[in-house]
Amino acid sequence: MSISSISELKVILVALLGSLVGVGFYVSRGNPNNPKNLPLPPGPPGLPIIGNLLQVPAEHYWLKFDEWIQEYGPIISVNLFGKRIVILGTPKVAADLFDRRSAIYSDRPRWVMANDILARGMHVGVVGYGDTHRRFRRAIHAGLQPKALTSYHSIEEQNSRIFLKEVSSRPKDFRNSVKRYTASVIMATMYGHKVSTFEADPYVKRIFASAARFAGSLAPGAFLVDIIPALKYIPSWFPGAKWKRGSAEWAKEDYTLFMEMLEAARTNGSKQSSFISEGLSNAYGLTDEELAYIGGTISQTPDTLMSVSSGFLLAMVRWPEVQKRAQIEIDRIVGRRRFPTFADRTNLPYVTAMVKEVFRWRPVAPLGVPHASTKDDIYNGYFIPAGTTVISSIWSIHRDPNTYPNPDDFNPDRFLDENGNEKNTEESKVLGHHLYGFGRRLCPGATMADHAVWVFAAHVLWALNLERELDEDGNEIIPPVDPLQFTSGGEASHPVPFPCKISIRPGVEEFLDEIELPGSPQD
Ligand code: HEM
Repeated sequence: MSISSISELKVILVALLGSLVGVGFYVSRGNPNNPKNLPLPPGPPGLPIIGNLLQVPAEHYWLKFDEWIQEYGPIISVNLFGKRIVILGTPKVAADLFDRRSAIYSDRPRWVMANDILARGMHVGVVGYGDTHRRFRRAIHAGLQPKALTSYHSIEEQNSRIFLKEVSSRPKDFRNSVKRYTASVIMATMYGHKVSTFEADPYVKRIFASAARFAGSLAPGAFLVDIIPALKYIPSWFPGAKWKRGSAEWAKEDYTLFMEMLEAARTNGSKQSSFISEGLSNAYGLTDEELAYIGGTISQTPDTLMSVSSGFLLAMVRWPEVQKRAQIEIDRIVGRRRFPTFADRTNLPYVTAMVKEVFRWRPVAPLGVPHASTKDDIYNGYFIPAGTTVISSIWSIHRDPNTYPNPDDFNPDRFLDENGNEKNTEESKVLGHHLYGFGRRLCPGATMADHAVWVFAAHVLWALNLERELDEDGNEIIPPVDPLQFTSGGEASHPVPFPCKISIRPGVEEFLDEIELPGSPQD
């Protein structure tokens, strides 16, 4: 939690305000929906007014929440400045509330900076549960239905091959090539736009910048206006309101970018149909501006894909035996005379299990995206009042020892049965993990993201060897993989840059020769 960015003065001010307006953390007695005066879920004791605020570190706060979950149980509550937060720590409690009681737990907390200011109320991921959310999701589902997803396969395969070609000529720059891959998949499917290179493309850098700003705005405590929403109304010339001018500038940049991309989709539509060009003709009952923001929201997802894809590369360098086993499976099924394709997937259970383990092992959104409740509720003897922010600690859920024994081990076999076939866990019949959240807010891009990462991994394993760099004494540098080696602060947690030696596997060169790199932004 980046509360450290709030000065002490602000902390005192907010604490005082909290007490003045009577922000109450403790469940008020006499609530007719809580006749037995049931308590909130348990949690660590805190100080008056500010509650547990000072116990929550500025970075990697999910690790502290996990400690509390281990101590107080699978459902806990914490008090931050009088704001009630309930945290769910096992697959079962998260599914009980978010899936089985989704009618109550599908709202979002109020994010003034992210929702009202940056997204102008048009970001489906942070907008409250209601009509706008339903309309936007309907449009998104139409663009991501199974037929559309199948039509995206050739784009994902082609861009995986471009990644191989690009990285083989500049292996040290692999991070930008991964960024290019993830951005080009999203830009081609959503806008019919072909990304040239990370550096030359007119949109990609702006998209990553916009995603970083947006994710940063969601970090708890990043902006005082999220604690005192009335600050939204102070004029931008007001002393101390520099944040307001800055955020207005960001909002304008996003608006310009999203509208420009919408226009590009309109122009590209005649040669290359895309989610947005279809949306323009079908309309889905949306205005152009709404469609532009739906596209803009989705255009921010390469950051999450980038984080997972880099996590995969890191895991391969750290656990060469897993890489070897996956390569043996690929070579046996695909052979060495063609690239892998989606058609191979059912015959590559180890590769699929390995991708699932990447998703589980270091979740890119360790706390998912917070939900909020809209009705008073009772669960397992605890009272959860309407308006509570409820967080699924994906970090803890993915380390639940009953579902994932020895959670620190990177072990794809946990997703396979004794015959080496894919198995489905009890809690998550299809995915085997909870990276994409829950219930009516479940990520609508889950299947597409899964495809994009799977086919990328299959191509990398088929074509490349990822090895450890050597230090000056010739010793292998084993990349550290502890949780602190992953970034913190916004929504997507990335591995910090790590050394990695990338080389082409024998016989691959001739296939790379046939791949054409996109020449210019207009290509
Ligand atoms: C590995 C990549 C991705 C990860 C880890 C991820 C994860 C998530 C998570 C955790 C949520 C919140 C779920 C909840 O509240 O319970 C979410 C929401 C969302 N995701 Fe993804 N996502 C990824 C890629 C994508 C892609 C590729 C798209 C679109 C093509 C997408 C579109 C969305 C949208 C529109 C929402 C908002 C849903 C809502 O609030 O109703 N995501 N995602």
